[in-house]
Amino acid sequence: MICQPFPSGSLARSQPSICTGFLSIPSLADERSVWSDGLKQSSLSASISVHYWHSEPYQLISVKKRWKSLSKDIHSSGCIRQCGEVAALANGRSSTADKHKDCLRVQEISYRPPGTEAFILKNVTFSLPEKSLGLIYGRSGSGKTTLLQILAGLAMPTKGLVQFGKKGDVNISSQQRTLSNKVGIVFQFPERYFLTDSIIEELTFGWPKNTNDLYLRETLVARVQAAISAVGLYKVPMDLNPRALSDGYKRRLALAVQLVQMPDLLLLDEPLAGLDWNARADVVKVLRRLKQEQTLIVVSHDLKELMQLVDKAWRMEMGGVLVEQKVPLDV
Ligand SMILES: Nc1ncnc2c1ncn2[C@@H]1O[C@H](COP(=O)(O)OP(=O)(O)OP(=O)(O)O)[C@@H](O)[C@H]1O
Repeated sequence: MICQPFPSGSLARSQPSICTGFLSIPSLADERSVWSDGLKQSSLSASISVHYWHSEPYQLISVKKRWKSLSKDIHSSGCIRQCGEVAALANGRSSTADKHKDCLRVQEISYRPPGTEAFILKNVTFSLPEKSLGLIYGRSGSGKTTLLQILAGLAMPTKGLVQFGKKGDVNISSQQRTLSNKVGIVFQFPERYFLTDSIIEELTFGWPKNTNDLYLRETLVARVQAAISAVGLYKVPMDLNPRALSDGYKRRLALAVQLVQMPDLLLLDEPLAGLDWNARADVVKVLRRLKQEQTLIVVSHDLKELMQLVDKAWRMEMGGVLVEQKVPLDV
């Protein structure tokens, strides 16, 4: 996990319209009439009243990414467009196209950090179908995390393309913007970067506090509900401090924090690291369920535990060369 300071003038301070005021999201019991069909049928009983957190100069790159993509999303029609999809997710129905269509195509990505001579990644090429799980493994220092950062739009490849959905020309700068909107990333030990004192604040970090737009409110609540439902957090009180959760549930919450942004692709860096056997089994169970609705790329050394979920696998050789492996792996 890389920590970086915000550029001068934090995002929080530069967007006062987003971080002032209070957005009251209706509870299921109180305002059923405003809910879409999908939401009415949701089994979630959580009453969601969202308090927003006042901004400090945050220092984590993941925070910056969350803030950026949420605020952009909220101000764009994309948020509204996705409402039906979210409601479908909340209902447990499939919302996107069939499995087996490529979600992601990576073409000849090479990466040399600015100001250095050596390439960390060399001509990395692969694709991954929708709603499948791709596993990347390899020795420490081979370049796995660097590849995840490029896929998440956190670093710009020196050359090559990353594409979602249908084929088309994408230039590198628009590519980075697209990636940070479409991809969620759960870093190693994500619970270390929880920022707030309640689960609901963690999930709604950066959302507007004040809006009369009912449709937007519905959309945001639907997002929270779909994410909570997807990771099985619905029995946990939303005002609980995230740090009071068990280790396995902390990872669930970290997944939900990303799912709330409706990513097309979710990246996980060592999702089982540092967990006891019980929590590891718990996270594997959640990943199995998530895979039914979500495209996942997992970087992990825990091949045995994850193998039953893996659709495609690649080994990252030292020097940043990615080699596809036959699945199931011989572990
Ligand atoms: N900004 C950078 N400048 C120079 N070298 C870098 C930079 N970022 C990463 N590296 C180097 O690139 C190599 C790959 O790093 P990376 O973290 O991607 O490996 P990894 O396979 O994820 O390792 P691990 O499993 O230990 O996390 C390492 O040798 C690392 O020191």
